[in-house]
Amino acid sequence: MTSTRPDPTLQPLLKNHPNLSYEGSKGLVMDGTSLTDIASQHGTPCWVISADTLRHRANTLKDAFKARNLPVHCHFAVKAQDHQACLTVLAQCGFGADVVSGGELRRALAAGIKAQDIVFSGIGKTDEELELAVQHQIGQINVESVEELHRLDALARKMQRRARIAFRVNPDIDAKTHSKITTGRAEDKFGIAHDVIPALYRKTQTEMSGVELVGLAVHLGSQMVTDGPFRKGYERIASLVHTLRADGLRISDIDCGGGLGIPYRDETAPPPSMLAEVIAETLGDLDVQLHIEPGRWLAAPSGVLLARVIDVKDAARRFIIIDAGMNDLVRPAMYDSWHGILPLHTPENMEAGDVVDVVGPICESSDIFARQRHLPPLKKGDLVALLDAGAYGTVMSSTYNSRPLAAQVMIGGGKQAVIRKRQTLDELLAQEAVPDWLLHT
Ligand SMILES: Cc1ncc(COP(=O)(O)O)c(C=O)c1O
Ligand SMILES: N[C@@H](CCCC[NH3+])C(=O)O
Repeated sequence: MTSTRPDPTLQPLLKNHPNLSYEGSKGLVMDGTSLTDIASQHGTPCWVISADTLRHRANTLKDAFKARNLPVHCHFAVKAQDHQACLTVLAQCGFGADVVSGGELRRALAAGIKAQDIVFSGIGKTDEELELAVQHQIGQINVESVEELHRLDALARKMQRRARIAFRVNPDIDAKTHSKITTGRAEDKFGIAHDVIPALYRKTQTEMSGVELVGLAVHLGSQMVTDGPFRKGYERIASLVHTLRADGLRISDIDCGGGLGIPYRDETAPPPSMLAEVIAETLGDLDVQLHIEPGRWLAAPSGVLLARVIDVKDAARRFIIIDAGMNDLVRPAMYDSWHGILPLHTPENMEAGDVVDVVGPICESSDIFARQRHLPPLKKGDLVALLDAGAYGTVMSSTYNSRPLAAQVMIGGGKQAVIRKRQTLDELLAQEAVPDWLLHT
């Protein structure tokens, strides 16, 4: 019997994920590849990332700026997804990188991203990290405090180099996203307060020889789904540019940061054309080189996390216990974030029947992927996909409860490859040593 009642979860999810579809006995297919086949071959939990979706989204983003005739340098935020294979896809699409540690810098370089296409943000860059950046003469270091500015200036002079820098501005604007991923309010630890920028900019450009100050950077937060905060932030930057130029100071680059959100559930998330439009309207006529640092928008919908149902526990609630935990995907536990969940077998009825809690095996009450969610009936042994796991997924996973890191598979062009082997317990244990003096007492 068919019904016209819209399903509470499945239909909108599939509509928002054109790279996913049910194909009869193949079950859920991602960009032409059966996810059941992947789970059967590689076991669960298992991350799957589609090079095709990643490439498609990278090109869509670039096209949005091209359509507005707005040249922009795109730097992928490596923190969202740092795998070499993903960075390679993005480098092939002409992306540079936004890095926040020496480790990410090394990864970007190793993936073939040119040093001049790398920007380095972060409030706690160590001397060693700054030295690495200066040594490689990366495109831009986004300086986040007066203290860091002095440290970098001295270090670069000592190395007889001149570091290309921008000031990351704290504009004191609320990004209207989850508080834990908001970065541009005065009380947040990021950036230099906007009201001290003019004096500091003058002093830096006229007195400091270790740094070449080329402009400003701003990043308000992540998973932003309205245009208002972007517009406010960029207007603040534009007004600073006018102030600085009126003072005879040079400004050639503006880094607009990342933050573009995606519809995890049924949010109306603005497309990249909105971002291009807002940047064009606020900063488009300033005659500067524009930069963006997107992460989530590119990577999240390109990846899923596959898991198997260990048990269905009927208690006060029906608990679907899966073999992925918060150690794999921590976002729901950390931010109460909502991730779509789809069975890998084609459901008999897309209407979804049971109201269940989907939980992981970790000994933490916060190890919950979905509360009171309408899902098609699931039984022990069934496979599920947690959606939008391509960003802030693998990179935030841990081995909590001595659970080895899950395998990672890349699909693309009808091919597939394991891009990270499942960690073994032996490998986990091999990293540890028991001091001799403990054993011989
Ligand atoms: C400085 C900076 N740039 C870019 C990003 C990427 O943000 P998103 O993944 O939301 O695009 C972040 C993370 O929030 C960031 O801190
Ligand atoms: N880790 C966050 C995003 C933080 C971005 C870093 N500034 C998330 O999963 O949503």
